Amino acid sequence: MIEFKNVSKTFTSGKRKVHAVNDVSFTVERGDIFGIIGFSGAGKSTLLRLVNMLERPTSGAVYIQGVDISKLSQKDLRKQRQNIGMIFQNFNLFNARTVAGNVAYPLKLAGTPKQEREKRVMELLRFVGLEDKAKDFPDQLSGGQKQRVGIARALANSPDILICDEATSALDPDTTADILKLLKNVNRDLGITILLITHEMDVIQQICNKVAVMEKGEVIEAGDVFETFTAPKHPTTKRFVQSVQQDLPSKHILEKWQSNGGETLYRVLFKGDITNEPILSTVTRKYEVDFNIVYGSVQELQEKLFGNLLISFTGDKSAIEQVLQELESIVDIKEVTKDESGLV
Ligand SMILES: Nc1ncnc2c1ncn2[C@@H]1O[C@H](COP(=O)(O)OP(=O)(O)OP(=O)(O)O)[C@@H](O)[C@H]1O
Repeated sequence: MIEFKNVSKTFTSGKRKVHAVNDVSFTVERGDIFGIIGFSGAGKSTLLRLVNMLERPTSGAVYIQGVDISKLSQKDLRKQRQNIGMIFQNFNLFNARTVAGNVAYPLKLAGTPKQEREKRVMELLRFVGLEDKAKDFPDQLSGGQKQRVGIARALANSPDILICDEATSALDPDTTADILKLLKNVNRDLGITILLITHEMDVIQQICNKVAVMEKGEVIEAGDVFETFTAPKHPTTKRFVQSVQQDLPSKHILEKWQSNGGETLYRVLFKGDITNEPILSTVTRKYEVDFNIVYGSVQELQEKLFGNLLISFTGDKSAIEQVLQELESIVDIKEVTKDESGLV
């Protein structure tokens, strides 16, 4: 649906060159909610601006539905832009226009007749839950309501793609959750592909099925959200995942554990449906070994379960070895290294 093929964008100011986007290749499939995450300056906004042709690539190409958008005529480009809705962190509403006037604006630009326009505006306001606010002005609305207007406006011309530029960064956590739910409905009920940028892993966790992690203009890791969360590879991806999944207790707790004679700690990762089975108790009972859950969480991700537990074993040394061997064939289990725990 959207394909980035070796895309680079370099800005030159005087003698300085900034490689804002550097040889980026990935594909957003139809129906995806695709999140791009990165710290400030990673190149996320530039990448979005390349999709709606506010910037042109220095090299490489962006294809939308198989068409290299840099090769479009002005007329086709205008048409293509109508096919891409966009929402913004600061909503970008016209304060002098009513809510209905804001939503009607892109329809007016597209030459939609007045009667049809009015019908469509009410349909859109109903969809975003603001049918009673049609005559209000933006400054009479809360942040969440403003973003709902932004979403209604972005959907006015029935686009195939919705681009979200930090759409929830200015909102509180409850309002963020409501807006993300609405975006999920946009994706599921209207079949619209969503490409979003964010610096919050929470947003990726809540609604995306795919993710690309950007750093210094490059995509350092990309793929399925469940896989990325459960087995992040790059250190920056690990940092983002840790920002929403505390996978180790504080050093203070670990030191206490150690000074109380704590045994070796193991990290066990359960993925998918396997959490339904009492694996730990079945295997440890078989070898008469006891286990102790020291720390952990079980989360839902992409409608699958992901358990991340720190456990220790007590019992006969060779029996523990057998338990570990058997568990290794069923789940992902690894000793927590000193590097990881920070303990000496
Ligand atoms: N028009 C421009 N001229 C020169 N440099 C630019 C321009 N636009 C972006 N940059 C630079 O490109 C790099 C990437 O910027 P970009 O805004 O794409 O990052 P970002 O990940 O969206 O960051 P943020 O989350 O802070 O918005 C930065 O170093 C930025 O200063």
